[in-house]
Amino acid sequence: MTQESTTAASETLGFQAEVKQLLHLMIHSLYSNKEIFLRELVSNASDACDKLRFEAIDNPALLEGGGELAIHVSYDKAARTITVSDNGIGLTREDAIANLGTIARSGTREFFSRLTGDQQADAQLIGQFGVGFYASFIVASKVTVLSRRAGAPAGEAVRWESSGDGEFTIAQTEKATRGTDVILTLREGEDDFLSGWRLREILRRYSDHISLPIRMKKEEWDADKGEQVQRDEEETVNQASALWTRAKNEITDEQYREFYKHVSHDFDDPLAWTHNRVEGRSEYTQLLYVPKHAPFDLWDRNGKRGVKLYVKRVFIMDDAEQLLPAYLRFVRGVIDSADLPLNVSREILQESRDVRAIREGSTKRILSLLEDLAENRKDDYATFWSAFGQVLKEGTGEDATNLERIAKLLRFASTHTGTDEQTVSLADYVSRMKEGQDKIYYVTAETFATAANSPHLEVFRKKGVEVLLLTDRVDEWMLSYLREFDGKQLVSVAKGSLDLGGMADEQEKKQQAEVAESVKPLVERLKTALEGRVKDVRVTFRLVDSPACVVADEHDLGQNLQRLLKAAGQQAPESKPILEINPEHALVKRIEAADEASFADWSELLLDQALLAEGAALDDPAAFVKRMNALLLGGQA
Ligand SMILES: Nc1ncnc2c1ncn2[C@@H]1O[C@H](COP(=O)(O)OP(=O)(O)OP(=O)(O)O)[C@@H](O)[C@H]1O
Repeated sequence: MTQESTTAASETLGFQAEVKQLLHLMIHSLYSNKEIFLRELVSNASDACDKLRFEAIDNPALLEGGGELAIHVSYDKAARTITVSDNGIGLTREDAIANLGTIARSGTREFFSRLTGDQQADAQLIGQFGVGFYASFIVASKVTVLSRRAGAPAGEAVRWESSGDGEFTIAQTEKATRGTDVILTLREGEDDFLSGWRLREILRRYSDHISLPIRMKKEEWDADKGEQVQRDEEETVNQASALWTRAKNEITDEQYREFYKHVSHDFDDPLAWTHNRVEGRSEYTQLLYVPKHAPFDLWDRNGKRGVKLYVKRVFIMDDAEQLLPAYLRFVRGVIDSADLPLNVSREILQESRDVRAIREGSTKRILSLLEDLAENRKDDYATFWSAFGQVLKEGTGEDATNLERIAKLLRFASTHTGTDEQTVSLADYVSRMKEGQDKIYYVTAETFATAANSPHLEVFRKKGVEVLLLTDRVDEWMLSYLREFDGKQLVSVAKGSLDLGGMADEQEKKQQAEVAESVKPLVERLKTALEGRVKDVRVTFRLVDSPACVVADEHDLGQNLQRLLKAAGQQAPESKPILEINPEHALVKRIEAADEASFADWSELLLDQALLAEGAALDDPAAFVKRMNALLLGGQA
């Protein structure tokens, strides 16, 4: 932030560069949704009251003698202003500078890197990022914030003001009451917001779920003046009861959606929700949502996760991550416990038995919700899977208790569909298994193309056996926990010797044994030529079009996993691959006929191309090219 001018009374500061950019984008791309500014201000006012109530648990003096927490919305036609006031926690001078002049949120960099310059696409992204306080500038040419932090004397209030054009001024001021007034001076042409009817309509639509009363002055028709006039008396314009405490049948879908936007700061509707009151050993209410898209900080270790925790309707904390396992970190919503103490801390949450019960119960609810989507709303499940499938896969390792349920929810790409879309469930796979097939086959690789074109798949294609194509980073990790499904072992096509079990007939087996015997001398020569680079050389019948492939020994790490570990900077026990050759292939026959002088080069070439096909980077690619060129030209390397 750059300091541009200072006087004793007021100071002018520059917005952080990102704020300027965000404001500019927002004003242009969210204009068609401009009334949401009110929702955002009311949402902040409600959060500020929640925070005060929480701090007052330990420090009742902050309440300054009591008084009801409430939000007031008013307008002044002559001055062309709208004011949203709360008597919540308030802002200090430092808070105002930090919160109203910068964006200090995880995921910010990711957000800016995804902006395209296309207004519609960017509007969507801004919505996902969360617009908050800055939405005021869509309709206001000037925004003034008067605020006094709870507990601070009246003379130590702060006045923040900006026209949204790059800088703001900040000054000390007097404010008789605790909390914050946000005063918007409307832009030209926005006067239709200066109407009690219009403001009430917006508040009912977007903010009815707010649990505090939202108050406005009553109005009545003045026949003499020929217009609505405001009276001194106020009325509450929302239901003012916490949404999650209401009976399900009294809540409309619209109200559920708006509440989601309030708790999640998402602009978009949620994909699905589950709302339950749990009674018994542990008592709590949960209203949990699955969003439509991933937040910007899904992969950020310091990113926000978790749900809001309330205890007996008192807000305790945002992002209470102990209430759900990490693999459900995309879930948003509220859990309101009747058992936890009001002074519960994050440390206590970690230990608490009540929290464990809540976590187990909430996990089950979310899994049921996802099962319902997968069964009855397949398109929505596909949306869910593409946003959060990779996160859900972490559950295979994290949640042994629910492993079976999680496994059923997984979706993969496979040779059956042949596309990179992850749509095949393990149950689908099992239902298509061949007569005599007793295993679920998969191949892992870094890209879809490498997986789909892997030489290991050739015999499976020939026999019409489906293979799952796994290319997400988390897959190798997942597979170390997900060892079987429905009593069938999951087996890598690139590990161990291939045993297609009951699928090869006797005659085929006999014939293969004869061929294997006949190439024994070649196998021995290859072993000698490639000594040190391979663990073994053997004949395979898994190949059709390729001359050779590499496989990992049964108990060694797969080549793909070795590469991933290496890329992540981890020590991986290095195990050499096994080279398998296709005795029927013309190139293998050509090598068999090679003279002693060129045999070593042919062998190296065969191994290197098998490694390349499998997605490996060669240790010495230049030598490979040189050798290949020499052989192409018919000479020696
Ligand atoms: N009425 C208010 N009283 C006290 N603090 C406020 C008030 N309005 C805003 N703030 C402070 O300013 C911060 C920024 O608000 P803003 O609405 O931009 O973001 P947010 O609410 O944190 O998230 P989002 O942008 O996703 O809505 C808030 O987190 C809060 O600390």
